[in-house]
Amino acid sequence: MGGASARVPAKINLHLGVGPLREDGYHELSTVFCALSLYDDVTVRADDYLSVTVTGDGRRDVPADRSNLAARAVFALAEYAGLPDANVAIEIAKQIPVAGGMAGGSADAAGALLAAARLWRLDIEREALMEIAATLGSDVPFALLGGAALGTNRGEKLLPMLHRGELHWVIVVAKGGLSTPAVYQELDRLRAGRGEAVPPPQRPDELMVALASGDVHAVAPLLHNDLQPAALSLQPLLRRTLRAGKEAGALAGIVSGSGPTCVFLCHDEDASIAVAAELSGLGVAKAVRTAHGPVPGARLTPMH
Ligand SMILES: C[C@](O)(CO)[C@H](O)COP(=O)(O)OP(=O)(O)OC[C@H]1O[C@@H](n2ccc(N)nc2=O)[C@H](O)[C@@H]1O
Ligand SMILES: Nc1ncnc2c1ncn2[C@@H]1O[C@H](COP(=O)(O)OP(=O)(O)OP(=O)(O)O)[C@@H](O)[C@H]1O
Repeated sequence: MGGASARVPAKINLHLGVGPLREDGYHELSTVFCALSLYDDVTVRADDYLSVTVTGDGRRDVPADRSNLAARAVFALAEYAGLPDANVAIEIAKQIPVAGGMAGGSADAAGALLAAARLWRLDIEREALMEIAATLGSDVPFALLGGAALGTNRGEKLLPMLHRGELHWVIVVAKGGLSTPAVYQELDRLRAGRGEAVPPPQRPDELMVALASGDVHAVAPLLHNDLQPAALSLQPLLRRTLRAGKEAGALAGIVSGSGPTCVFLCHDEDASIAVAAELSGLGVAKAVRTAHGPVPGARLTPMH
């Protein structure tokens, strides 16, 4: 029986501006997404019933049933295409930390969409795929697009951004995970405590210019995450991680998305390897990795 595979990058948010809580339960965002060279591989094969197998880091924390985001993606695509069933065997090889704020589940959904569309030989337009992606989660469309992009609305509305060169990162995977809704809720709680009106998020023009210039020293001081205080409030030990990264020689460090993964921007690849080696020795994390980005989004690969 046939099959198809896709490889999908993790994301970080170089800027994450969060507006007030909306009536639909989401927050208005102005965010700069950046895809990193840390990948999940998703393979789908025709089968008599649906199954999900997960291998790699954090596999025990990923549901291996219909609630898996990749399975939900396959159902959504089958429904769109009017297929009678979505019976496929899905295999997910994870490198992206689970519940780490790097959109691992979203990556798997994007990979499942691409691979299943190939398996079923669907003649589906990119735009339709992006629309299905947005119904699965706010981060899923960017997993398909990749590169660097400005995200607005709840994060699913994308504008590709100009960028030059590669940025080199150290990724520090925390020992626990954080739930995305819980982190947004914590931000609302902290803001309510301050009693100030929350302004709409601003487009980060300065950062966009810096990315287009490819100057890492211009990008570093502009990294910003409105969710960071909320993630630090829920996991205070992350302060230590952020301090350690700076002391090890990173140009800047932030919590990635809803956390708890922390990412550190370094001068070049050699610097990222040196910072990673130093942080590995401190025992503050479950794992320390290096990666570069922006890299392209989800793409079909030869079968694994
Ligand atoms: C933190 C980020 O990763 C930054 O890119 C995303 O905003 C989260 O995207 P995601 O995990 O794809 O989130 P979704 O599955 O769409 O939403 C999960 C939950 O996160 C919260 N959420 C998400 C996106 C958004 N703009 N505002 C929110 O408040 C809501 O409570 C929502 O119910
Ligand atoms: N394919 C999947 N991979 C990882 N987690 C999944 C998947 N499908 C469902 N989940 C569930 O979603 C939860 C969030 O996992 P995920 O790795 O996507 O978090 P995240 O990277 O913090 O998300 P984001 O950055 O998009 O907010 C997990 O705790 C897991 O139970």
